[in-house]
Amino acid sequence: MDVTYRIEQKRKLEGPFPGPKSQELAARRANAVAAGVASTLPVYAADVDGGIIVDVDGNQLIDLGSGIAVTTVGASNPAVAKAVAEQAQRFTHTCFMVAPYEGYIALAEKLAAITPGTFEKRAAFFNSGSEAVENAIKVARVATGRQAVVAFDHAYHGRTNLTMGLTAKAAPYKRGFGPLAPEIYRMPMSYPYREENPNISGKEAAERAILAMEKQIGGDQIAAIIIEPIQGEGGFIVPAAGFLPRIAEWAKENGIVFVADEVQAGFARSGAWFASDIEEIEPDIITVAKGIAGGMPLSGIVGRAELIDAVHGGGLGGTYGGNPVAVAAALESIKFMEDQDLPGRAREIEEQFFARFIALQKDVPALGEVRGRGAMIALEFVKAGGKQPDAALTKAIAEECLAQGVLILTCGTYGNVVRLLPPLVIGDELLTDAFDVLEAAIRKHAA
Ligand SMILES: Cc1ncc(COP(=O)(O)O)c(CNCCCC(=O)O)c1O
Repeated sequence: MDVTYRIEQKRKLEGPFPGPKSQELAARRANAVAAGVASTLPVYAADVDGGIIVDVDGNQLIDLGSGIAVTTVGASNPAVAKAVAEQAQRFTHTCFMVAPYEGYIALAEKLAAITPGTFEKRAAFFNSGSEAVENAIKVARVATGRQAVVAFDHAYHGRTNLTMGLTAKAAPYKRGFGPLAPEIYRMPMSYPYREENPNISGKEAAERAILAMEKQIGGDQIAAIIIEPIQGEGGFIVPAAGFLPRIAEWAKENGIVFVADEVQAGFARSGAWFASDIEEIEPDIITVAKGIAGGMPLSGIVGRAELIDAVHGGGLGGTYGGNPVAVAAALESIKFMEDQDLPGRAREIEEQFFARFIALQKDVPALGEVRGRGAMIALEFVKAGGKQPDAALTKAIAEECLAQGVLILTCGTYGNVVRLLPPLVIGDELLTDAFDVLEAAIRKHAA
């Protein structure tokens, strides 16, 4: 990987944390920003480059969150920034439904080329991952004439009304926001670490879900099955081998649209272009967002032409969908991922992570599982001696890392998963420093 950095890639804590300028901003925020919008960091970003976030008081934190799997190519990638500036100087917006522009078409062509499946494809662009999921379900319902939608335990698909219904975890995403959309059915997931029968195969786990779908809904009533090939917010759960291919096969047998939600796992994050590639499945529709555009808000659906084109003219859209500046950023981000082989970089990070933390597991019984793919990797913490989730320990580890200048995100249905989502442009020296801090925090709190 040939990357140069604007900011020295070093962790540095200068003085009190949070410092005075962050504290001042926090006071202003309390009087202006909705209390419902939470932030992980108690400090405010002033500059970001490579694997470093510089806060307004000059502290330099190592970023293992990438803004929740978004700044894969970095948060100030020079090529992306140049493309954004050049496009903005021509036009920032026309609304593709009013005055269309080539970039949107070029990005649709690019997604058709890099996503799994050699069949004819179509794409449409939106702004958030939730919006992409909403539109994937709209397409599936029109294309099949059916209404039922299947999602899985531990799923996360967004915060809009429909996507809240598809999301499994109630707090903080769903509480009090009902009534939620009807015709959504939740099926058992393959969560190898938490299976009652540790020997259950992926195919057997799939048959478990298929039986439930047949008995609760009926295969001929289901418009779509939506699933994250690696579940993100639910805990970086990698289903057992064979689970996804069998679910996809059953969907095809029953005329059900199989939607892979790659909003978090997509675009090199998993060590492949898409996590579906690793599973050797060809989803009918893939939802994309996050890593696609180097931090600019952009999402989309891409999939089988005959399904997506079943929607009547004007049935898909939205004012900002496929904004030209975001599209320019996406085209440049994807080019950067190709030129720098970021899927390969993600696999290097995976290798370093597993070597380090599988070894640690021998000394730390509370480290229940080390899992993940590429640079979407995780540590599940449990109470020593069993599998009872330990959310308090997980929180203590993340807080310890933060106090040492390393930003760690947590996740999981039970709040007991440390997840790592480093920018793929992070250098090995900085990554090793972050792993050192994380290992020390685990040994300190979990020993
Ligand atoms: C698989 C998958 N599908 C859909 C979404 C939704 O994407 P939006 O861009 O946040 O709407 C996500 C967003 N995940 C992070 C949400 C964080 C939070 O809101 O607390 C995802 O991971």
